[in-house]
Amino acid sequence: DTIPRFGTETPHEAKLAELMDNIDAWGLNIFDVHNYSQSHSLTSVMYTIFKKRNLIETFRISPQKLINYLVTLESHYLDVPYHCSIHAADVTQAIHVLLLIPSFENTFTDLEILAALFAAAIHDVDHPGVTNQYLINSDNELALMYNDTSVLENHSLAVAFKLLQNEDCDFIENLSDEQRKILRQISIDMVLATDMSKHGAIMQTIQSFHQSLKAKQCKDSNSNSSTNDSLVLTEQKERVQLLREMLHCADLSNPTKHLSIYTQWVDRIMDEFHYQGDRERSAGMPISPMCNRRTADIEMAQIGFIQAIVEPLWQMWAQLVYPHCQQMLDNIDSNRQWYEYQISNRSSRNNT
Ligand SMILES: COc1ccc(/C=N/OC[C@H](O)CN2C[C@@H](C)O[C@@H](C)C2)cc1OC1CCCC1
Ligand SMILES: [Mg+2]
Ligand SMILES: [Zn+2]
Repeated sequence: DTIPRFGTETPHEAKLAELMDNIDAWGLNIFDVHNYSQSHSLTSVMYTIFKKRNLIETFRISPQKLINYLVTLESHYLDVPYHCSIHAADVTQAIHVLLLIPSFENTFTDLEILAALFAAAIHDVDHPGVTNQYLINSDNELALMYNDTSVLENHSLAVAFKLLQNEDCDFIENLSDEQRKILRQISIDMVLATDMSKHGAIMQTIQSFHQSLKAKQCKDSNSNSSTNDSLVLTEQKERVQLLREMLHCADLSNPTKHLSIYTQWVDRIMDEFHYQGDRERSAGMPISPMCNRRTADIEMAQIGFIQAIVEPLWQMWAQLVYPHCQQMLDNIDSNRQWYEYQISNRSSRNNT
């Protein structure tokens, strides 16, 4: 039986086709994709990107096995407000767009691109909608299993690779042993780097790492080749470091999107944090930061998130690929201003 155009059967194929015309754009509305793909945004986004990047031919992937894997992976994302399959689809599409930046035209091998997209798709699978700290504080089985270390990230990796052992889901069966080893190595590295407790370490190294890359890029531009814009990294280690940063950026990209998309993600993360806070409160545990719905200041928390985490990270990234990520910085700025305006409005409302 033939495979549907976007990997999943949907009565809205024409509308989905219209949306998928924007698969290369930062402005793609992933919530519309989810609705018109019958809640298969992760499957349809990944399948469309794989076809567009010719990865199915390059790695002799069985389309049916790819679909089997993606549908199974998608079904292992839980129905939690934020860390659900739409977030995985969102991050996957984001990393696809970041990989399209001209600076990376000649940077990554096909295998590294395959690994990066795979890592994005799997990075939060089976996420229970609570933080690592909550799992540790509540003596959860997962914290016991992973010795309190990057518990959620280790768990998502283990689940994703377990699903791959399923004969009719093994879409990488035609990769050589060496290629499978590299794909596994890069995916593990990238997903473990999405643990927010690693954010500080990434910010420590990003400055000097990017300066060294820019220095090399300048040398290339003397060769007045058309690709003087592109970053050439001879070491796989350096390319993986760049991919690690790229997935972290994609994971923290909500404030870089149009306000109408960003605010939907804010609602979802706050639902998830407040539900965790409810569980902590009823268990007599201390309530985690930003998880208490009774004292929440959502606008202030987002301004803090943007100023402390998202803007500094994206400024480093935008500097490396200048002028290609200006839209992200502009959206961060206008979104922060919008939240500041909400706060100023709120105080004047109280004065009336
Ligand atoms: C759109 O807004 C967001 C989008 C993603 C995220 C992702 N967070 O990472 C997931 C982990 O849970 C990380 N932290 C949990 C927290 C309780 O403690 C931190 C030390 C670790 C957060 C967002 O806003 C948050 C921050 C400010 C208001 C809520
Ligand atoms: Mg995560
Ligand atoms: Zn994530």
